[in-house]
Amino acid sequence: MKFDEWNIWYEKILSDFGFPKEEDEKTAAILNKLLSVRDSIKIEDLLDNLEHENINVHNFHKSKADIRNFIVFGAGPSLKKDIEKVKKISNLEDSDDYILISADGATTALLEENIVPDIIVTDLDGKIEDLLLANDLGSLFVLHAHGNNFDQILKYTNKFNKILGTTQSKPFSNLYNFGGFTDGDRAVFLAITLNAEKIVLAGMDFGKIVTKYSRPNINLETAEADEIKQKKLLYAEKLIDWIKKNNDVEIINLSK
Ligand SMILES: Nc1ncnc2c1ncn2[C@@H]1O[C@H](COP(=O)(O)OP(=O)(O)OP(=O)(O)O)[C@@H](O)[C@H]1O
Ligand SMILES: Nc1nc2c(c(=O)[nH]1)N=C(CO)CN2
Ligand SMILES: [Mg+2]
Repeated sequence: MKFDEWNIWYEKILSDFGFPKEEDEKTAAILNKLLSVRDSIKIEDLLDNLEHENINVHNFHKSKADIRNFIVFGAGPSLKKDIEKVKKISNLEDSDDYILISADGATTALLEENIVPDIIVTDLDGKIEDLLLANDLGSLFVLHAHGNNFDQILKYTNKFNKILGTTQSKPFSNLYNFGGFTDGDRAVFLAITLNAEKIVLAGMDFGKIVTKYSRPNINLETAEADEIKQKKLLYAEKLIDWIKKNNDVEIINLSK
């Protein structure tokens, strides 16, 4: 999605949620500064920076740079059930190869199943120990700056090895904006930018129920989402509908 097109969504989101743009820009500036004094990954090199094996899920035949199939894992109530479906499909002898992208909190559920995501799209409010564990296991991080995560960006950015930085405001210097709002829909925009032909969505229920993977502090498996989270999920769903209408890509939602 071009920035001008995203900007129409972005201005609406800012006014709908009452987020100050300056706060987004302030966090973007710190993330950019942190990335300017170390290596960060450019989008052209992203696929070449993925670890070349994920034996738990799919048979490995090709270089990851040739793969055009993606699975995006969100933190909705169907996540565990959908992971089982993914395992069945991808262990078939003639299955396609997929690049696995987890949205933030979904990473915890994947690690529980001994699956290491190739890419993690996060604003760093998933379970931080699990994000750090995935880092040690080779996942690449698409780290997102916004007005509500300045402290996490400052504290944790340098703990990750492979980073591509994103902002939701105007992209500049080391930071990209591929479009998208929540971690899950931004993962789908990333796959589109990487020329996806097929995107399978797992745990992307949207709706009104969140899981312990999305809200690590609830002591239940699932709970009703608060009003703001419900509104965020509505945007996520609408943005993915926009992708379906505006791109030549097959999108299969396992949760529906
Ligand atoms: N029912 C659902 N509950 C939670 N996440 C969902 C659901 N359906 C889809 N998702 C996707 O899973 C992603 C990962 O969830 P998580 O709550 O960790 O993300 P988040 O974007 O950081 O949200 P928040 O800003 O509320 O913390 C979400 O960004 C969202 O796109
Ligand atoms: N300023 C601000 N930006 C966001 C926020 C948020 O809470 N505040 N939450 C998001 C969903 O993951 C994405 N962007
Ligand atoms: Mg998050």
